[in-house]
Amino acid sequence: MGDPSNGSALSFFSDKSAKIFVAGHRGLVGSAIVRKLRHLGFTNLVLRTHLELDLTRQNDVESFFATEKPRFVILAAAKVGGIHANNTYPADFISINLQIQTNVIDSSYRHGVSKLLFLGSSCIYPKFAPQPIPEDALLTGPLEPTNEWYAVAKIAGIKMCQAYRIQYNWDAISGMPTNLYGPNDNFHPENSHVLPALMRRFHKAKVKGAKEVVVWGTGSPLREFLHVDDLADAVVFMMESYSGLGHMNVGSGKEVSIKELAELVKDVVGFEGKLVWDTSKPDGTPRKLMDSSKLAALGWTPKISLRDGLVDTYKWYLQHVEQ
Ligand SMILES: NC(=O)C1=CN([C@@H]2O[C@H](COP(=O)(O)OP(=O)(O)OC[C@H]3O[C@@H](n4cnc5c(N)ncnc54)[C@H](OP(=O)(O)O)[C@@H]3O)[C@@H](O)[C@H]2O)C=CC1
Ligand SMILES: C[C@H]1O[C@H](OP(=O)(O)OP(=O)(O)OC[C@H]2O[C@@H](n3cnc4c(=O)[nH]c(N)nc43)[C@H](O)[C@@H]2O)[C@@H](O)[C@@H](O)C1=O
Repeated sequence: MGDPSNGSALSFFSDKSAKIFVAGHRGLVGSAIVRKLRHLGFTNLVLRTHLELDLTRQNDVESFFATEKPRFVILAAAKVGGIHANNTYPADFISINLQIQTNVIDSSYRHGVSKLLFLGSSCIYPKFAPQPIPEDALLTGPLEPTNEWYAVAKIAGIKMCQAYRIQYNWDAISGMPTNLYGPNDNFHPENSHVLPALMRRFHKAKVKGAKEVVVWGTGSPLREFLHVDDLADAVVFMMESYSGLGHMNVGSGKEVSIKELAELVKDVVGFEGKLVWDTSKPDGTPRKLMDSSKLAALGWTPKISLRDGLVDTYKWYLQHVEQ
């Protein structure tokens, strides 16, 4: 067995015709990764919609890998949602995510994929982790109850990548993004994350001339937001420059309270009424700022400010969702 923390000998950027399977290519993250890869000149992307290939079906995933034999895999397919969806559908969040990631990671290894990147989330860390949260805070305390089912699946994904690296010396890495937003986000009124939910609610209220908008919780929780184009940049950076046992945090390093976020979204959208706080809704984890210094030390930093990212996302929303 080789040293599991060794760097990969294979350069991701050296062959732009290498076959890459981006799982979940129509989602927020997958679509940004596809945009980035195409922009960089990659020409051989293998893409399947959920309908064409249900990644929870082990036999179908096996046949797909046996036929397509991709060289690289970026796993951005998952059951994803905000605090309400996570809290309401715990069985879906644990079972669908365990199935997708187990099928894709195992088939990738057995069908000769050279390198795989698995995406987790900042919710893997304990509810009261030290701030900013270093990678080694994993499994040091109890999880936030609103998303523990999803978090347990994501932790299993990290551990599966580590186990395959240790046992088979296989190049599987994991990235843990903070809260993301951008084009192709999910704008569902209840099941989405806070940023798209508020953008939609403020927009509808502005159009209707409503006097107030309801925002969930107390407004005091702190969150770190990263534009999905920055995340896609980090993903290709890690495919090229990182190969190791440990998972890697990917954040912006900047946090805002939900109240500050709501004021910012309200301003970008141009809603002029007032905010009303529905404190019967859960706040979730009080704070989850990640320590992304490990990735920064390798040479990656984010570029898009929250205000610029919001302006860009609202433009996209008006062109694609409100049409
Ligand atoms: N959004 C965020 O704030 C964050 C996301 N992440 C991680 O990034 C990754 C992508 O998330 P995001 O892009 O936001 O999620 P989206 O919900 O936007 O996209 C998920 C994608 O997965 C696909 N998918 C879901 N189930 C299946 C299935 N059974 N078979 C095949 N494809 C399936 C969906 O296809 P279809 O649309 O056809 O159903 C969709 O393309 C996830 O691993 C998530 O944990 C991490 C941190 C924060
Ligand atoms: C990325 C991350 O996303 C999830 O965690 P979360 O950060 O708690 O997610 P959220 O975006 O849904 O909420 C953030 C905060 O915002 C408040 N809030 C106000 N008003 C609305 C609102 O209208 N919708 C939502 N969803 N939240 C609202 C809400 O009450 C909370 O205090 C995980 O389940 C898990 O999926 C995960 O990994």
